[in-house]
Amino acid sequence: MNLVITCIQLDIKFGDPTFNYQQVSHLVKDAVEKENPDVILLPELWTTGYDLTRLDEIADHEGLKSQQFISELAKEYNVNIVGGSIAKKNQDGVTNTMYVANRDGELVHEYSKLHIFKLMDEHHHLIAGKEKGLFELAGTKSAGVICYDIRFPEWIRSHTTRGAEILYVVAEWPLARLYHWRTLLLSRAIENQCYVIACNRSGSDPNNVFAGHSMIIDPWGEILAEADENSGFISASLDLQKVKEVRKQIPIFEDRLPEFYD
Ligand SMILES: O=C(O)CCC(=O)C(=O)O
Repeated sequence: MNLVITCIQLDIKFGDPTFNYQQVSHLVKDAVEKENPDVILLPELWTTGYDLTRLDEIADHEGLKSQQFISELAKEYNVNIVGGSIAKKNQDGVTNTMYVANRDGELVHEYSKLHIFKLMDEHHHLIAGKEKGLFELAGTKSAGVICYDIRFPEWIRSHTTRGAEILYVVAEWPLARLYHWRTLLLSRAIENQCYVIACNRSGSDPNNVFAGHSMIIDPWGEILAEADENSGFISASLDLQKVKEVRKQIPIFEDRLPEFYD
């Protein structure tokens, strides 16, 4: 089975959800017309950016608006959407939450970032999620991964041992650590023998310049598409048979010895 995937690498307007919903709505339409994808991926916290001190005011209450927005777009354009992540507010606090909708506009998964990134002050404003990132989309077992999560190979592995063949990574990764971004993504693809689809943002905010360099990597570690630092789309066609071939050629999932790993 082949799947065409498009990452929308965009510049997020700091603290302005109204503007950002509108721009994403236009970009999804444009991506569907130009790239005809099966799946679209958005970056991390695309409604608010990292305007963390104003989350009380601008986070989405129970994530209701974002759920509806992503579901309606998916249905209108008949495309699966891995909706990056948004700031979701509930009575316990604010989570950094991904919504996934299928072509029929049905919400198939919700995942909130597990690992809180202190270097960007997340521990003062965000709380960690409680669920795994596993879901099935376009007939393929997949997992959602949010930014700093890619530094935790054991977390990612707990998804690929449960069958994930595609990792959807969404991020606001700073340019200062571009080398880490590229190296970690390539490593997660090679060590898990899976596709890695990674959508970062472009542009800057008052605290950071972001790296862009969204990437689509195959299970052998070949880069199928990579953006530069500017806004735009990257797309690639994934051949899911390749996951099985690579896992057969070097059978790391059979050769693991987890009883020695603690
Ligand atoms: O791990 C890093 O260097 C960047 C992580 C990050 O920017 C985030 O989790 O938002």
